[in-house]
Amino acid sequence: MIELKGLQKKYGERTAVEDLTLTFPAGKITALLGPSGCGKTTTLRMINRLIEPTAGSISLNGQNVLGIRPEVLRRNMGYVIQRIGLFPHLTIGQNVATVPDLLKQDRKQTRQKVDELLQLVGLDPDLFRDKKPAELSGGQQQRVGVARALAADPPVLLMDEPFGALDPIAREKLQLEFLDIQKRLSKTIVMVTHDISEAILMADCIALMNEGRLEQFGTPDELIHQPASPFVRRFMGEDAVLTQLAGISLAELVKPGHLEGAPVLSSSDHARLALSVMLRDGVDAVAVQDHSGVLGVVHYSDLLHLQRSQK
Ligand SMILES: Nc1ncnc2c1ncn2[C@@H]1O[C@H](COP(=O)(O)OP(=O)(O)OP(=O)(O)O)[C@@H](O)[C@H]1O
Repeated sequence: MIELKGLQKKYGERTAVEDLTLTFPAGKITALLGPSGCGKTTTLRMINRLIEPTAGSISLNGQNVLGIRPEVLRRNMGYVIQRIGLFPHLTIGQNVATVPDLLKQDRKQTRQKVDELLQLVGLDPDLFRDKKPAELSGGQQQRVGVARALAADPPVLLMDEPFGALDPIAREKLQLEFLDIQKRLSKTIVMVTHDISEAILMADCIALMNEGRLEQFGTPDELIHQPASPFVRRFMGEDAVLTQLAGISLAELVKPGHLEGAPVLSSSDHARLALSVMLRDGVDAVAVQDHSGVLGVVHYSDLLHLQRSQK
């Protein structure tokens, strides 16, 4: 868990972040959301000490981050940025192995780990391990960046517009795959985005910022249905149809039925995720299950009907 208390950053006279107090829960994805220039990136970079705060404190599991040497801190915090910045002269395998190699970890184990990570992010190790970054598409490079950030198995991942440079289709695909990875790894993730739709699809919690201050912290559902200020209502309303879907769980929509081979989602997942999965897989229904087994199906037409009735 990461705690910010009274965090402030000034650039000369200009205040970029002001009196920011909030907790990023362990094992969850929290989105730092807000309009351009509201202080998201500055906040993220203060967490791994790429930027030093002017005032306030940051703690990681109770330990003051400002008392940890930056190199040690960054080993515990993977960092993924837009346009990932792979080393062009190194192979993909060597790029992923950067941190384990720096730490002089066993070469054979590292090699095995690199292959596992490439597999995890959807790149066949035999095809990609020895390629150079320039031979990969933007989306593939972004996957390598995620693999590299995971290589030291850090408990925390900081991500700054990680999918921002991708076209909408590649972006949505990688978002969903990343959610699958997170289901298995349960990292504590802080993700900067200005995209409401990305935040409600991916985040367990959203910290909505405005002009350096926190406007509201809560689940996507809380921000949508209980906005704390007119700013929150306006900001979240910009993507109204999709935000509505994020507020409805599949448990509320599921109808009895069975569909062989349909993608399976949990009854606690929301309708926005179901829509993304249908678009990704080119199917018009998903199966829904809870801990007791398959409950039934939700069809694309159910989602369309919802959108119409809520306009
Ligand atoms: N090195 C710097 N020197 C001076 N001002 C800066 C510096 N870095 C950021 N700022 C200012 O601080 C404010 C917050 O910037 P920040 O990059 O954190 O915003 P952001 O919410 O991440 O924006 P975006 O979504 O556009 O990246 C902005 O007004 C920006 O102009």
